[in-house]
Amino acid sequence: MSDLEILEEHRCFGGRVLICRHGSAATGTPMRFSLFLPEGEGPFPLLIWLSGLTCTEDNFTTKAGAYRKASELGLAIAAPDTSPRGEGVANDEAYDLGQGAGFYLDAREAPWAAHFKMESYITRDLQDVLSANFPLDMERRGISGHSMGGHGALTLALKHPDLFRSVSAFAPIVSPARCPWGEKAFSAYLGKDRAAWAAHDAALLMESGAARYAFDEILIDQGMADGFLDEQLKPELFEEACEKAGQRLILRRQEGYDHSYFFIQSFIEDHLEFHRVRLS
Ligand SMILES: N[C@@H](CCC(=O)N[C@@H](CS)C(=O)NCC(=O)O)C(=O)O
Repeated sequence: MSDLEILEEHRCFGGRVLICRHGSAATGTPMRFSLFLPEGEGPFPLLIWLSGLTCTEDNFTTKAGAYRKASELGLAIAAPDTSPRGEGVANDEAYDLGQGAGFYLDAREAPWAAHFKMESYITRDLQDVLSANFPLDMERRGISGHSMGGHGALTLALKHPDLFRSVSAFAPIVSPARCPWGEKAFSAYLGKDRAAWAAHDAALLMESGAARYAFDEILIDQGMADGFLDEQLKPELFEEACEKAGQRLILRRQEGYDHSYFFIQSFIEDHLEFHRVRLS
């Protein structure tokens, strides 16, 4: 399945913002993503952005304020939806499970396993549709994200260092095996056996030596007025894991910033520059 459709196209800072839909073999559903393409012929280096709970492909596109800088840097940015969606797709009433809460892993448990294959979607189908249809240099890819998407960016980079040359995150869930959001989602998607969880937990992956020497530095921004900081995000767990593993981490604790896209738009340009340097 691929059949790319361009649903919207907007000129933006000399480049273009596209809203796209395509069929994914991994999820068995149509999936949407937004794509910023700078002005020119390319091929452009590419940043994949993964959003957090409740988000679609729209939140980053409309709220992060990233495209002026991306245009300046000649950096393309693709922001996919956060889960499969639709009437035939399992869901839950809670905002932190089911549609809008895919957690960037391949679910094993019913009823989720039928469509919730977000790791395969992001690492395979999304990459394929992007490389087949747009002037992108797939040798120069980075990944970033926010909250659940920060978890996605860190875990997918650590598990697939062949795909990504650079990784950063905003307020990531660094150890889902040790916080309520992650315990709930992993129990549902992966089952009760915690042994299977470690492969989807950035801090545990780092401690186990995943992707050793693949990334010169990892950049994380964390707002210190973030209401989810102590219970869900726990950046110190990733800091300790990086220290043990000998991974250089730039963890910036930003005083007064909360969990919102106002925080993201305040520091997104630093992240784009961080990636651009590593994608040259
Ligand atoms: N309080 C939120 C929790 C979800 C939340 O804060 N989501 C973050 C990511 S974890 C987000 O990006 N929300 C959408 C936005 O701010 O545009 C809710 O109940 O909807």
